[in-house]
Amino acid sequence: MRIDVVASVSEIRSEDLVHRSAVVIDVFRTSSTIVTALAHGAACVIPVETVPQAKQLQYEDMFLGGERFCKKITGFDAGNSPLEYTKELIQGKNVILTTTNGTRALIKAAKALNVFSASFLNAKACAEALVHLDRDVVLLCAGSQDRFALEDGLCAGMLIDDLKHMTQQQVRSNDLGITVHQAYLHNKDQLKKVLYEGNEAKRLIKQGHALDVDYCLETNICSIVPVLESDQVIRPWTTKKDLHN
Ligand SMILES: O=C(O)[C@H](CS(=O)(=O)O)OP(=O)(O)O
Ligand SMILES: [Mg+2]
Repeated sequence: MRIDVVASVSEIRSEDLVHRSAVVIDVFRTSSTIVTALAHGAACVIPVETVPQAKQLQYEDMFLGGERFCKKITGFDAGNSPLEYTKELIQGKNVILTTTNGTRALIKAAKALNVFSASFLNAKACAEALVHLDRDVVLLCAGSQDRFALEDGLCAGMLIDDLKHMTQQQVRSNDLGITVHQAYLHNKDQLKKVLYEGNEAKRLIKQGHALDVDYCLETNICSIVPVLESDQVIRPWTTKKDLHN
């Protein structure tokens, strides 16, 4: 099994996606928000690139979520804090989401055979889905403002480690994959401490989102694997869904 890692949204190339499963990793905070929304009963999450697109898509009781410059967009129901996506607010709702990095990465990844959304919250469940599909994988770190982000890289390293333990096959990676895996192994016993040192964690804390940082760095508390389906809508993946591919 081949598992390559891409450092940021701007480095995603179509040829890296062909015949592969893609996993978009945006620990802070889009991937964590999507999995939390679905775990709390949202019917689906629709990732869109721009604010006007989000407003145009909204009708009836759809839930509008997203951020620009880390802040909730005026007129939206919620920002990009996973903690805002409570059962009470979103159960049964279709969530439209637009964020600076994460939703852009998901839209760019859509050429892959399957597109999953992963964070520390659901890493193991995501690795299980990838093993089940048994395809080569590309792990797309969303990063921040087109730059690599530590938390996405270490989450990719964790996924590679899980996959190495779960699959019977030999796992091969590109140089970035080898690097993040080694970095994960080196830091796995003090993951939260190391990740608090990252630029994005510091930036979010400075903006008043310390609770989000803490929550997004919890590992494997959720078994939902969000998948971007052919209608460009994200729903929970089940083993039945790969029959359509
Ligand atoms: O909401 C987030 O945490 C970030 C905001 S920012 O781009 O880092 O300012 O968005 P995301 O798309 O989840 O990286
Ligand atoms: Mg991010």
